[in-house]
Amino acid sequence: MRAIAPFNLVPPEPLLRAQHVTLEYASEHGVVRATDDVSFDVYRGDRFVLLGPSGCGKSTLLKAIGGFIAPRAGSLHLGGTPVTGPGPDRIVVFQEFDQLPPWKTVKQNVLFPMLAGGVARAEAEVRARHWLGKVGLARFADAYPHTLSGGMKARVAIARALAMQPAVLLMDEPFAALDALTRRSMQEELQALWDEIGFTMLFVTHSIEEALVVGNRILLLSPHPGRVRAELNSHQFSLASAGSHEFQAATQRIHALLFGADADAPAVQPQPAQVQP
Ligand SMILES: Nc1ncnc2c1ncn2[C@@H]1O[C@H](COP(=O)(O)OP(=O)(O)OP(=O)(O)O)[C@@H](O)[C@H]1O
Repeated sequence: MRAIAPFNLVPPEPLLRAQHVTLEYASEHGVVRATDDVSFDVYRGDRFVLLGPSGCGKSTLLKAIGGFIAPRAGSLHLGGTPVTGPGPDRIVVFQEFDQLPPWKTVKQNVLFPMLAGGVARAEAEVRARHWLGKVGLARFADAYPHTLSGGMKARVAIARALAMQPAVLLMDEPFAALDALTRRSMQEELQALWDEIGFTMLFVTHSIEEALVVGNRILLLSPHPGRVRAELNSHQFSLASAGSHEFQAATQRIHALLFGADADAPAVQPQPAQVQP
């Protein structure tokens, strides 16, 4: 009789794998290196945050994962397949909510990428209704974007992205242009959606607090060009814990890793963001 192992000790395969990714732009002043030798793994259901100061290459990494630019060196794989161009398995939500064409209603905005991607109209209509309901905009299906608040436009962009059923949702500072209260409620709504659906998300921000609230894992990138500074677990934090001692301590620790005397030390391996009192 064959012996049966009591536990499955095989680690899960990452959904998204970045290996030694160096990204560059050719500009009139020469080559600009945006990221240097960046590696990380994102697992199914992760809320993975890229956190770093302005110009460290976060958006460029997202563009490369989106398939819009190719790495100068290194590789990106999604589900074991090399990323070679854009695809419906990776949808980006930007902070510019003017990404919603103003001549289309809310529902038409959600329908458009599905129809363009070959989803049958009946199926697209069902999905649009479903996701507009999920983000609380069922009543605004026939409204035009200019009649919506910033938060509502953000919710349309999220509904539109999730209706595409991407393998990974790429979010590039989606709430950065919102006022503080709306930003907070959007973080809450995103968390509630994730609790319910458990989608995989890659979220870019330069706000330490937002990273701790939104993410379960955080990759810290050094200033330009972005290199991996540290990887932290942050699943224990939420908006509810934002005022706590642990949250403040984690914020300070991350700040020190990004900007303090430690910032030039070798990269730090994954560990909890929580700091022992
Ligand atoms: N199209 C481009 N051509 C040349 N250089 C670029 C281009 N886009 C970005 N860069 C440069 O690449 C580097 C990384 O830019 P990127 O926008 O990815 O940073 P970021 O971390 O997302 O910054 P922010 O938080 O301000 O959005 C910066 O030095 C930037 O000036």
